[in-house]
Amino acid sequence: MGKGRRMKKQGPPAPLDESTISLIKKRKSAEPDTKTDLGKKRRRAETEDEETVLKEAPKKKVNGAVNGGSKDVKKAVAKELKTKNKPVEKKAKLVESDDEDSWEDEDMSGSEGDEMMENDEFDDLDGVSDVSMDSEDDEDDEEDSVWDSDEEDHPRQTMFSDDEDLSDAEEKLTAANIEGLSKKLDAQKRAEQEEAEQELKESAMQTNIAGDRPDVFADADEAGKAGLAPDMQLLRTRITDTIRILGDLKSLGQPGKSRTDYVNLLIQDISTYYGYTPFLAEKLFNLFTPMEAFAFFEANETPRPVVIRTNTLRTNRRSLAQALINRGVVLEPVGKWSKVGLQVFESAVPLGATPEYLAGHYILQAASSFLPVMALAPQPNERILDMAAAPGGKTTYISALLRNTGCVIANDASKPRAKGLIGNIHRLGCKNTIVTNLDARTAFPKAMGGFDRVLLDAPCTGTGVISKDPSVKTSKNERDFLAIPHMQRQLLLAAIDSVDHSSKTGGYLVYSTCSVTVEENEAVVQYVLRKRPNVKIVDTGLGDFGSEGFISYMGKQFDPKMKLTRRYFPHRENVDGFFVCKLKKTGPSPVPKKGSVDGAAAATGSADKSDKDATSTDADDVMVDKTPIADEDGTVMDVGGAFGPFDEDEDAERIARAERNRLRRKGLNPKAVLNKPKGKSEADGKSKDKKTESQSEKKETETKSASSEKTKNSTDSKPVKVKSKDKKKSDKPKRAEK
Ligand SMILES: C[S@@+](CC[C@H](N)C(=O)[O-])C[C@H]1O[C@@H](n2cnc3c(N)ncnc32)[C@H](O)[C@@H]1O
Repeated sequence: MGKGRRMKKQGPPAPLDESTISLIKKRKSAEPDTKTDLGKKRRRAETEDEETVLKEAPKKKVNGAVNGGSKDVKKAVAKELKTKNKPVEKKAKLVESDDEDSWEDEDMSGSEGDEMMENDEFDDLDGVSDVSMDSEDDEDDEEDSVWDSDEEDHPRQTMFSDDEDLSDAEEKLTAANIEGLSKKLDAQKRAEQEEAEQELKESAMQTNIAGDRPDVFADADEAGKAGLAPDMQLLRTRITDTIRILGDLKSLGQPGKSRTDYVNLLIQDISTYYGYTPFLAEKLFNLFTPMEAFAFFEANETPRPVVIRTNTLRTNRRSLAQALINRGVVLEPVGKWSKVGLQVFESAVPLGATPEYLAGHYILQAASSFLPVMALAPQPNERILDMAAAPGGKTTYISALLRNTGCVIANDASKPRAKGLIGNIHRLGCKNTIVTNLDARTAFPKAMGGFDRVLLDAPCTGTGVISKDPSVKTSKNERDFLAIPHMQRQLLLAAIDSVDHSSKTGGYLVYSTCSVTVEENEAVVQYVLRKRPNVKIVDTGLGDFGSEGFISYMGKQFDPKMKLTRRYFPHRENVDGFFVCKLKKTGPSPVPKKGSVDGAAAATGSADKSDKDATSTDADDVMVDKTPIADEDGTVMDVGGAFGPFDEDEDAERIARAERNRLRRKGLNPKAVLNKPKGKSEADGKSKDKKTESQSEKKETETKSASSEKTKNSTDSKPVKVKSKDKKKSDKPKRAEK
């Protein structure tokens, strides 16, 4: 993080009040030279235009306010394409958004400084459970911006703390604090824009010359033949040229070259230039148009804004802002959408070591990490399960929104991470939280169920946080994109089964990932919708911020309500890539039928003897919630026999199909490759790995199930049973490999 103003004092900060603000303002205007800008601004702000200036200042900001959306993307990409020869570092401002219409006053984003994160929530993201998982940040609360579908029952104001009344004093304070910085950045931005426009004109002139069809393949062939290390500058030029050509293939394409030729070249160049495996480059590229894909890859090269969440259990945002300003931190409210977020622009002190940090007044937390908790909208006195909670950003946010009432079960499968979680819970003063260290796939709802709300911030590949963890570019392979969604599906079914659909205040769950791939998001939700017709997608309550989830992708159709899910992207909103889906549980989870393996317990994969016995009893003997499953209009749904548990075999089939498709794409005959004797091919190795993994997963599940404490709390899944028949079946070699 760049240098900011010098720290002035180290003692406990004085509480913020108007007189303090005036004092600070005066003191600052008297400061010489380096602060001249701020002084001038302040003076200007105190004139008749003060109101305007203070309102405008927060909008125009550094690295991209989080407002924006497609307009910004287009602008940014257009700019990129024009400024094609600029070095990567300059792209820090790529996503700048001056769109002041949308999110006018609610910009959300912006600053940076990865090093600030070092000693905080992101530092122990490795080694989680059996699949790679992704690190996420923390979270914070949000209040008034949260509106939930059950808002009538729970008026928003009940959720919010005294912090809300934020008001003029705070706005003035923070606006004054960053005004100088804002002006400087505006000037820079203007200069860049002029430069970009100029380049655009020149570029357009060249492109319009009749017959000018850039031959991007010539360069590629030459470099390939010579076996030279790639010239990054040329590569970048070729990327922008290829994107331009793809935008008007008819006039700019070379005769004999198809769109696919250009797309392949572009993916290959992107992979080389940004350092991704070709596999991942292609997967991410396919999410966007070529232009937008470029913006996405660019955005992954620059850090997202540094944001802190005020811990309203210990302080309020105004006091915190004042305390940090006194320490030389340049900050401003993250936007009207949050009453507790502060965006940090500069800091003279490490944010992870201030007295306020140590006293638990705030937590470092990426802005997008606020969103799942906002969507969850916990209500005081509720019982909440945070299934994958470490290091606790979201847990502590939930706890704060509950104002330490009710109860939060914060679970994580990783012991080391659970320790970090405990640390944060203590530091932030959460007194309504219990930490458990269980594999949530098998532990819930067996160990405990009947929650008013459940948050599943799932382990994922981390393709939304590449700027924080560039190792994702090369570490995530095809197997990860099969195994991780497999785990996510298991976890989400367990999450659904852990919710009390008849909760008077809730009955909701939120599924989120910090990944942008469809396999980990819409496809997982689609899977559980089929397995659990007792849930439906509902509005997240997050407003227009972000984009709608996909309702179709590469030939696959999803539930039309998938539109209600929200996607966030680094290049669009200048936040970490995130996916948020809110589900409402409308009825009980499946009851094991006589002679079947259906049932919530089966979903968890538990398969001990008692389960087997239970399965053979009549379903009517089973204590289950018999509330009918009603559709939105109250119509009782006929769920027929479609209801089902997590299906290992089906998932194995899905994985095997993906493997066969992959081999076909490579021009290999799947039958020939997969039928080879073990260890003879790469594909065999993978297939074996998958089988082994699945089997060991099962073993683990059984072990844990056996030792898991049975509980009375589960509304849906009292009897936990899985047919041994089913278990045997899935222990067999995968059907799909036939
Ligand atoms: C994205 S991180 C969660 C971040 C957290 N919600 C926060 O806001 O700080 C995913 C977490 O899932 C945990 N995890 C992975 N597999 C799990 C499982 N089977 N059961 C429970 N937790 C699991 C990992 O240890 C990791 O901490």
